[in-house]
Amino acid sequence: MPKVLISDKMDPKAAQIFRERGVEVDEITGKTPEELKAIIGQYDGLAIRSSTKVTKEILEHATNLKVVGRAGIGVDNVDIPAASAKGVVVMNTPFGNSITTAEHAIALMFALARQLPEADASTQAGKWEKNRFMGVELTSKTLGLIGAGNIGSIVADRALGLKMKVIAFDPFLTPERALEMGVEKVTLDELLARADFITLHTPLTDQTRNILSAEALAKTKKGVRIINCARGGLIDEEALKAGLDSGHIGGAALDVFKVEPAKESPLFGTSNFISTPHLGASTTEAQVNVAIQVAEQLADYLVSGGVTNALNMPSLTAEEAPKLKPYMALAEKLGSLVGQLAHGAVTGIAIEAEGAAAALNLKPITGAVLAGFMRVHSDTVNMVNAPFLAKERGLDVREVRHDREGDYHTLVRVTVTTADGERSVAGTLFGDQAPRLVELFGIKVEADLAGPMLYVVNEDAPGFIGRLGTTLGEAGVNIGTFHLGRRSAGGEAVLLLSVDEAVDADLLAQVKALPGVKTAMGLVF
Ligand SMILES: NC(=O)c1ccc[n+]([C@@H]2O[C@H](COP(=O)([O-])OP(=O)(O)OC[C@H]3O[C@@H](n4cnc5c(N)ncnc54)[C@H](O)[C@@H]3O)[C@@H](O)[C@H]2O)c1
Ligand SMILES: O=C(O)CC[C@@H](O)C(=O)O
Repeated sequence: MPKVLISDKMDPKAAQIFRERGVEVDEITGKTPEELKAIIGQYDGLAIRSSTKVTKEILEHATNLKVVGRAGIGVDNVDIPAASAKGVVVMNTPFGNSITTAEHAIALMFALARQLPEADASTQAGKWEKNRFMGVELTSKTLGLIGAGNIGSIVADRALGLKMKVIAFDPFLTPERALEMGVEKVTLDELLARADFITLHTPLTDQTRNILSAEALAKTKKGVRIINCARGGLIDEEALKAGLDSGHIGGAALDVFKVEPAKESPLFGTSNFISTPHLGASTTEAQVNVAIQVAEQLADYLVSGGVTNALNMPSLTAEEAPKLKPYMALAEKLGSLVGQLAHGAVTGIAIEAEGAAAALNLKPITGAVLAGFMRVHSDTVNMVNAPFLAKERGLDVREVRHDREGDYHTLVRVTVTTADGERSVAGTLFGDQAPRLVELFGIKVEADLAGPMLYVVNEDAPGFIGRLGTTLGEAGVNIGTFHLGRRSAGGEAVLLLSVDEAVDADLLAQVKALPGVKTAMGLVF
């Protein structure tokens, strides 16, 4: 039974779903990195929010870990390259808390417009300062969105409902989508110059870090009010403080900080500054949503191989997974076969699908081919890290679908490109389940690829099979299955034999010495 650790506070629905789906679950929150390192080795899955930092060091101790699930959107607390390199799938729940976070941004915008926290504190202190708090209306004001993805577009929708004008800076926003959202797409400088309110909704990346730098803040309209419910690090906090102190910035509301938990900040106590402790996603509804989603996604992956919302692997629905599983087994065997047989550096690998296979999601099939291919040289390769490693090695990976009718109802062909040219192997599924090799370097052959095997290329001549059988028999090697393919009678022949134990170097040398043998190799599947 797979075992999952919930290491951050999460709605109890998550644990309930794990148990219902046959996954053992421990809820142990508040561990230090050292404590987490000591226990993480027992778990197949890890469910987190933002407190647990899934670092390279933690991953090094996670010897059984297959999947990390973030109940939320931002995965900046997970070292994704390190997880990918270790073959650990990283998933998030991209939509479960979007409405809630957008509502928090809108709430902070209202709070800034009417100085609600300061007015509240003053009133409760018995001051009744009616003349001190003069607010602004939102109607007809311009809201500048930096980032118009899931949350940004919900904020835009709500702001339009408040009769605001919405302008957006997002390099990936198409004019069609901007039109559909009812926003005006602008450059960053234009947004800075025109917006009465600015709200940030981008991830923290090298491009967005300090997007509101001192220089950018200097370009804003006097009196601008700024809201950040996305990620700390998007705003230069010192420059923000200077802008508030000088009065150029009319107000700022931060839910997120460069360093969290933010127990101290030069901004604390500044007039017209509001802060919340990363509460964007903290509503009952959002927390139930993300807990359910993360538990379902992790359970799907651990129980049936379904992949949803993975950041380092193609998606595979729980319905697709059983259909694709035999293909992935076939693909892995074909990848392994070309990996073991290819001579010299492979520069490209093409995955072709024909018949029923052409209608499938090819990404997992490609992942399995690459995993089989690269596992020949490394034990730690799997479907998750294989595409990443292939890219790192500069391997040109291509996927091709054919709608032509072939000899088989379904076929997967793998072709590698080396300095000597291209070489292909192809396989099918018998009864839609059993992987079977049907073509090897242009020669038709029908073989299971399982366990230790012997591969021999020889000149087709009478008596050869007898001599080979005798050689193996004298060495005490039992033949399980025997598959033969010929280019033409008397031409080149290929033999694939499954043997009960791997053929050692001495025996291989004897096979190579048999008359007519061109190549002989031991293979393992
Ligand atoms: N405060 C919270 O509790 C809370 C809750 C949920 C999400 N978040 C954060 O909110 C942010 C947005 O989440 P989302 O779900 O809308 O993400 P999303 O991926 O749907 O949208 C992000 C948008 O940012 C845009 N973008 C990327 N680079 C950009 C750049 N250089 N300049 C301008 N735009 C750029 C993208 O094109 C995309 O449209 C994330 O950082 C997420 O972690 C915070
Ligand atoms: O889990 C949380 O409370 C914060 C979540 C939020 O930052 C996110 O990126 O989804």
